[in-house]
Amino acid sequence: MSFRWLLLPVLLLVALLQGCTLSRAQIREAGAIVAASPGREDSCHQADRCATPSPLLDAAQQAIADSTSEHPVNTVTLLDDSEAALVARLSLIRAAQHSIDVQTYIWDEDDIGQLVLNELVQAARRGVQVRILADQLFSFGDLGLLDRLARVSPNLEVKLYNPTFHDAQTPPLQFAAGVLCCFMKFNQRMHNKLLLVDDAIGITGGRNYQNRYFNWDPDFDYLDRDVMAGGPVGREMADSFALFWNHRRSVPLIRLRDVNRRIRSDRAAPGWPAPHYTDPARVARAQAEAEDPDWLAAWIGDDTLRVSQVNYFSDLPAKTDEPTKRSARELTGRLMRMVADAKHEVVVQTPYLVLSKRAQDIFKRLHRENPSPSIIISTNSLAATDAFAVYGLSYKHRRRYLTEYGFQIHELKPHADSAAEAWEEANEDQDDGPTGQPIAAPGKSAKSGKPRQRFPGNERRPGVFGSHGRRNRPAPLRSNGRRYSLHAKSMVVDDSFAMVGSHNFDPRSDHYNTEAGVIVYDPRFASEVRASILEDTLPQNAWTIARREPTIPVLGDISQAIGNLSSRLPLFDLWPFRYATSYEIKPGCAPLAPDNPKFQECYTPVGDFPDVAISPKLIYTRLITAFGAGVKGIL
Ligand SMILES: O=P(O)(O)OC[C@H](O)CO
Repeated sequence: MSFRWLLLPVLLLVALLQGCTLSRAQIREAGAIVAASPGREDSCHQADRCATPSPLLDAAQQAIADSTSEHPVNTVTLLDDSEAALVARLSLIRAAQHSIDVQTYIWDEDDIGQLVLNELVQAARRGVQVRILADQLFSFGDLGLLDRLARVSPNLEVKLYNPTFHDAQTPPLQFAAGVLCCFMKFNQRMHNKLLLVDDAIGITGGRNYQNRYFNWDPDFDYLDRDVMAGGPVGREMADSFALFWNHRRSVPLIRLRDVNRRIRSDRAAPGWPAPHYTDPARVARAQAEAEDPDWLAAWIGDDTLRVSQVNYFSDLPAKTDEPTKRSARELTGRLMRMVADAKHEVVVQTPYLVLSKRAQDIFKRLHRENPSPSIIISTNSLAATDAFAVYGLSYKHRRRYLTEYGFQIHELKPHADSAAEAWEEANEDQDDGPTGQPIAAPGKSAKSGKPRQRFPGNERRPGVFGSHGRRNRPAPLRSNGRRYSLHAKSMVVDDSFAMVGSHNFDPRSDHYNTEAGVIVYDPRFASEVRASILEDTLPQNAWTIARREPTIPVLGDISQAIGNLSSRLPLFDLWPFRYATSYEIKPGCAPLAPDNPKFQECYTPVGDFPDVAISPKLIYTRLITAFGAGVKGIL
């Protein structure tokens, strides 16, 4: 069958899918059912909304009180530690007296997803105004849950961002139709993360609401980073949230076709059942810590800095509609300027080392300066990443990264010590976990009734490669054990300022997704972030990427020259022998930069894809390196 015949039914389906919007009467009917649902009364009638005091919120409010327009005072706390990142959220939610605004890209229904959602519902029931804005593609897949959320309290509002076909759920056919019919719209995701309490203090960074962002997944977890910022910066967060909340792409639940239908067909109120946690003891521990002033002081409060200039930046939903509008790409523009102005050092941590054209130009120019700033990059190895298609392209450009931009690249190992220690801390009381093999999850598949299989990782990038299925799981390894992947996105420039946020510094973040983050102009904070990133580049945590030493003198040089030519071809890059490879430090040596003359003495090459087992995934990665140049812009 020719492509034309395949395309026709899809286009017809798209027309059908777009055509069936809800009538006003259906929206009104669902609204009336929601309003009439029993059990929506507030549980607290006190002025303070029965809030639990939090020293974190108190510190932010004190900063606001101490601020003048000329001399703002803000609090900032680096939340590298996953347990502190969770407990800070719980403490703030419980302390809220007026409002809680939450923005996220992924909201799962595992323990973390249920815990945070349940805390927000309880806050709404106390009388706090709670607004949740989640990107539609990977959040709240369960219509029953959305039905319950729509009805649970008049103080809780939920909207989903950018549903392509006015539905909360995206079955595979809709996914394909979205790619084919309206790629620009479908491909723009709201990648912002924010939890803002009483417009005074907020948390932003890389973490979504899913176990693996908090070290609660037994077999695959992310090294991630958030920042908590309080004071006048809270106002900037509130303004950004309002822009998204009021945008036409943010759709209330009763205006989504599938949720609306569900509400109208399910007239008996579903209520709000207690969550079913797979590990209730771990949940109880986090909740107890959130109410323990000593724990909060020791793990969070003592690390809080009072600083002057802190800004929250976010791109706007108009980023894809009006790409030339400067304010629509606010965070992206700021980051580019931060790098362009660097004098002696840029330290970048990103899971995906693929650069936009603008970023490439900036790094090329920096490398030509005399003296040129050092550029230190912490990113994923193929063994660690769950986005292997992106890795295929990053691998393709290694020569350019090393020679034209002067990057010092460190790729995270899948069993990095730093990540394993973080996991142990977050799971102090747990039994030792599985071995990296797929494990059966509690619960059964609604469709087949068979036990659900869990697999490490799942690439969450909409686009030509889709979002489901085996293709998107990380590559099988030769080694066993719990796996870690880098998900933190941060940058430090010249030891003087730092950004922690959702921006991956890749073309998707530059051109499509909306991103958000905090820039802190303070050397103490910059040095904390720098130290945290550099720890992930240490030999026990990462392989170093450096030029491959030719083993056969003349043939090696010829191979390098062909490889160079091949990597510059616009479409295909077929030469299999690459310019650079991964290195492991030798025992007794201290870490060295790859341009150090003693580097080859102290490091041993360990192959291009250390620890990755020979598998279709490895072949796929090589194919993307060879033929994937054309899709770089959308990855
Ligand atoms: O892995 P994430 O959460 O940074 O998502 C990356 C993608 O660009 C989202 O579209």
